[in-house]
Amino acid sequence: MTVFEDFLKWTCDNEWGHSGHFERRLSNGTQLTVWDSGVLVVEPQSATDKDIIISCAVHGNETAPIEICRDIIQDIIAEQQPVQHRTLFLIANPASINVERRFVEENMNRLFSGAHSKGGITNPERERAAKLEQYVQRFYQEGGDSERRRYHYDLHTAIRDSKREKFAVYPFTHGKPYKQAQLQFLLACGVDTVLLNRAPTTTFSYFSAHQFEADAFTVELGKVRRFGENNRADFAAAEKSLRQLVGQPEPDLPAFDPQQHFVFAEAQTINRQHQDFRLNFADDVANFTSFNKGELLAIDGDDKILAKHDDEHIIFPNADVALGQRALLTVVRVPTESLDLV
Ligand SMILES: O=C(O)CCC(=O)N[C@@H](CCC(=O)O)C(=O)O
Ligand SMILES: [Zn+2]
Repeated sequence: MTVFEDFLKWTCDNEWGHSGHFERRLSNGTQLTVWDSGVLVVEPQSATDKDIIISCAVHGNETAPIEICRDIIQDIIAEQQPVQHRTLFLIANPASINVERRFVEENMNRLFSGAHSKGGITNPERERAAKLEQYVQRFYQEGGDSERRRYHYDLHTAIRDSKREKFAVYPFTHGKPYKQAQLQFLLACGVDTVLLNRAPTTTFSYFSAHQFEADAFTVELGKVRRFGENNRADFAAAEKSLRQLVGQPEPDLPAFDPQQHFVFAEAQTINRQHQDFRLNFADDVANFTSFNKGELLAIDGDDKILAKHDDEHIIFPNADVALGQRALLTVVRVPTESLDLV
């Protein structure tokens, strides 16, 4: 199996990394460079002002984004997919793909912005997260010093059903305005719902947003399913828009209409503090189910976690997280018009 024959397969065959350096120039002038397993840089003959990162498999069982990236990559190699802008593809955690689990030892999406080196713990996921940070830094820096437009779409699927099927997490901007064109691009991807984080996190998208001023998002495209069980039609808008992002000067965007976007602001982030943590609703309760002020959401040791607002929606409930990690996010709807947009 050569690296360019089946990039995903080669990546999974070298699950914690590969020190080789592989290059190929396509007949259309596109340069392919492999920095590591799962790390592919594609560069068009003529540079533009955009640097794009598309990542998948930060969680190995979230297979639809992996299938999308696999197909875009193979089409680039086969010269079936044009490349207009420098793009870095990252298949973040191949070992977790191989075991068909969210992670092997530790949730990689809690290890960025240096969290991989805190707490005196070493494991392969921490080492890989540190390397991914370096690849992101190298990619953006090699783009050049002049004003560049940087993007990072970190593609995921959610564990639970969701009343709003596709949604993106907009990492904390530290007061900087939100980008209207990003809401439009997400909508073109079929993502009409955006959650605004109110504080820093140790996610991959926050790392790129905060360290490199990238327009970066965690994008939830649907529900976790095994390879081959995804209905690719459900992901067609996202795949088409990502292909346009890479392959066209500008992707096709719908006209901006605030009514078409559903924006939610973080209300509570509930981190599990005790071993005896339990959610006060069933495992099949979907993301975006709403609770009213005073309703019991969870019990953490002796602490009762209550909804603080009417119509407070639950996101990513998971009682099985490690101590100290997020077991539940809650959000409340805010008018799109209330956003500071540029
Ligand atoms: O469905 C779930 O419970 C988790 C889906 C998932 O992996 N979500 C990301 C969100 C990251 C963010 O908040 O930006 C995660 O939990 O890492
Ligand atoms: Zn995920």
